[in-house]
Amino acid sequence: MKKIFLFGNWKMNQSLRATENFAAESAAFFSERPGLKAETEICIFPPFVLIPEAVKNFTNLGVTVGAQNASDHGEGAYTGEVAPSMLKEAGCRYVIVGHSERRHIYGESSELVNKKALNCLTSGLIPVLCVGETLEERDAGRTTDVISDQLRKGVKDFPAGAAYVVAYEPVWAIGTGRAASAEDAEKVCRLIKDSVRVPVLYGGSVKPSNAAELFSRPSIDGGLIGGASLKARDFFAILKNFRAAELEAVL
Ligand SMILES: O=C(CO)COP(=O)(O)O
Repeated sequence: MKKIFLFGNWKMNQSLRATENFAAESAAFFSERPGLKAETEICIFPPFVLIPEAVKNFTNLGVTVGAQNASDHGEGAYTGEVAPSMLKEAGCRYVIVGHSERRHIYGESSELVNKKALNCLTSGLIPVLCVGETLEERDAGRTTDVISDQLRKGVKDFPAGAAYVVAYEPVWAIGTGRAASAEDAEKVCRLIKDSVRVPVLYGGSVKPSNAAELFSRPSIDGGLIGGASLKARDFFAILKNFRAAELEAVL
């Protein structure tokens, strides 16, 4: 059985009630399918204000909690920012850094992403470094260059043996319903894995119907899932379908 990472990025969605419902539905889903969580690292990334509620509801389900962003500074006079030490204290294990929505909507550079990632490592959090090319860059044949550059700058000065995860999220596949083909995703994830040797996830329109093909590729260690992570049944159907296909493949 392949170990996989099933990460759900809620982005700016959900509520206190939705968080509770998600936990209740998750508990029901797994009580009907004992064993399905084996060899799976599951993490939900809610908006900051829902983190305490998520930690309270998810911890005994074996689901960890992460944050979608963190400050490049420690505690201090930085209005609107949240320090990694606070996220750690709140019970987070992972922090997404460099999501394309932050790079493109909020203008975050690879240098800033790197500072955030280093700050997370210092606080004992595991950064999930997102990299991905735009459609324009892909059409210009620049995917490899863009990914290599984001990766090199993103992990600059990481201490040897630092624990982190990379998520390959082609910008043109995010929220479009058009996932990368398993071949293309595998190619880019292989490139990443050859250079950094950490878990590499694929993100961009992952859903129950395409997860098995994507996650069965040798260089893809799971998914960072947006839209399909908002409902527990959809999210865990991704895992269920992958494990069913995996089982079929060995029979
Ligand atoms: O951006 C993503 C996860 O971080 C992917 O979002 P979708 O799964 O909605 O395409």
